[in-house]
This record gives sequence, C-alpha cells and structure tokens, in this order.
Amino acid sequence: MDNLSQRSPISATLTTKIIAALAQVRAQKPLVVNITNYVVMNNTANALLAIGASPIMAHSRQEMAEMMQISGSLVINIGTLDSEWIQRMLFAVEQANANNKPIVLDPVGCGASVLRTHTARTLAAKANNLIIRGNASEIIALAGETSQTKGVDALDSSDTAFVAAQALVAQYQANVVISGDVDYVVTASQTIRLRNGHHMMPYVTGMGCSLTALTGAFAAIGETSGLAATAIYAIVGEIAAEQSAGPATLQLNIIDALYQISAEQIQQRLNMAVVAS
Ligand SMILES: Nc1ncnc2c1ncn2[C@@H]1O[C@H](COP(=O)(O)OP(=O)(O)O)[C@@H](O)[C@H]1O
Ligand SMILES: Cc1ncsc1CCOP(=O)(O)O
Ligand SMILES: [Mg+2]
Repeated sequence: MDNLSQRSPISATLTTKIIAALAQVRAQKPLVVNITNYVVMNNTANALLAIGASPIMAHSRQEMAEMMQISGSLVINIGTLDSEWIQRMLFAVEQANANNKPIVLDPVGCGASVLRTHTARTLAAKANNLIIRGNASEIIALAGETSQTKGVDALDSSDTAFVAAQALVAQYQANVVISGDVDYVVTASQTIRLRNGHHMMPYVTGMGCSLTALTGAFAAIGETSGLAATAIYAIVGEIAAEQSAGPATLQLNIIDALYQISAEQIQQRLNMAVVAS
C-alpha cells in the first residue's frame, strides 16, 4: 500500500502531477466535446462542470468541424450507438485528428454485440491521439480476447484485463485505463495501479462514463495518460460513498465531491503504485 508516509519518490512526483493537473483544469476550464449515450448525458455534463471543465454534448456532422477547432478534446462513448450515430462518431474522430485533438473512447458494452465490438475497434483504429477507458470486460473484448460481459457491466476483474490493455496500447498507440475494483493506467512506458473507489460505485449507472468524460477534461490540458482523471474520480467516489446511504445519494454526492476535491484529500487518500515501468 502506498500511503502518504511511505510514498516512493516516483509516486510522490506523480501525485504532484495529478494535483497540478486538477488546478490546471479548474484554471483553464477546457471545452470538452462529447458524443455520448442517452443514459448519461446529464450526469457526465454535470461531472465535467463540477471538476471545472466546460462540456458540450454535440453530435451533428454540420457543426463538428467547428467544434473540433475550439474544443480541447473529443469524448466518444458508444453506449447507445446506432448506424447514424456511428457515422457521426467516425466523422468527429476525423475532425479531431485534423485538429490534433486528443480523443477518449469509451467502448461501452464492447463484447456484448458484434456491432459494439466492431464499432469500438473501427473508432480506435481511426483515432490518432487516443485514450481508451473501459471496464475490464470491455478492455478484454476490445483486444480480441474472450470476456465475460453480459452488457455494460464488467464480469471480469481488472487484473485479468491487464494483458489485453497492454495489447491495446501497442495496437493503437493508445493509453488505456481499466476501471473496476482496482484501476490500472497502462501506457507504453508505465503501468500504474490505483486502489481507491468504493464498492457502491457500480450500483450507479454512468460511473464509468463520467470517468471517461473527465479523462477528456484532463486530456484537454495535456494530461493524456488517463492517470489524473482515474485517481481523482476514484477518490471522489470514495469520499462521496462515505456520505451516502445508497446509490441515489451517491450519484448526487459525487458531483459535490468533484466540486470540492482538494489537493490535501488527494495527498491523503491516493493509493497508487507503479507496477511496471
Ligand atoms: N468494486 C469497486 N470498488 C471500488 N471502486 C470501484 C468498484 N467498481 C468500480 N469502481 C470505480 O467506479 C468507477 C467506474 O468504474 P467501472 O464501474 O469499472 O466503470 P463502468 O461503469 O464503465 O463499468 C471507477 O472510478 C472505479 O474505480
Ligand atoms: C445502462 C447503459 N446502457 C447503455 S449505455 C448505459 C450506461 C452505461 O454507463 P456505465 O458504463 O458508465 O455504467
Ligand atoms: Mg462503462
């Protein structure tokens, strides 16, 4: 366990970077363009606002070229995809590439249907500057291994998705976040394990989608590893859950905790280890 008193020099440096990234998001308020699913639009917009970013949910081809000129990043979430939305997502990725904007992909339900798996892979292959954030079952399925998904929720543990995440890093030159009981941030140079969060979080829909959107906020200020968003969101979930009687209050308390999260809370709660470099 990596607590405050025993933090290694490398963990201390990463902690400082996470805190600095949060300050930068709050100062810069980057615009994050989201093509996301019908279930979570309101919640993810509120999560982005609470951390200090500026969200817009936009999906029309007619405005996407303009959006990608002014945005800091593009978030693509395939949660309620259909043939029309897929074309819009592909076009948005083209526009993000043309403007050198980072793209965060949430392969919601990857593995649950051929449509989801194929679409997620097509989008990943097209994106130049890519971060993939998914739960363990989605990451395993995206990499072409056999996952145990039954829909949007994971049935695999984060540890079992680790090799798949490394394969995705190599295949798409992407950074990959596996979320779950334990979170992993996997890049070409480093793998970081985070043991924060709360077991009540999977009882609220859209928890992963909010993490993906926040990853977009941090990518917009240049933190493209996925680490700052993953660490901060899990700590926020932990703090919020301690004040919540159940999933309904947790959903609301997470927005408040995102707004209030401080450098001191990050220092005190971050449970992080570099497991490979
Ligand atoms: N069992 C758990 N214990 C602690 N935190 C969890 C647990 N499951 C999920 N989380 C947290 O919930 C957030 C969303 O992750 P996850 O549930 O894996 O995404 P998704 O909603 O896409 O399936 C992450 O911050 C993760 O750390
Ligand atoms: C329930 C559901 N169905 C399609 S998208 C969606 C939301 C999934 O959100 P998350 O992956 O963050 O739990
Ligand atoms: Mg999800």
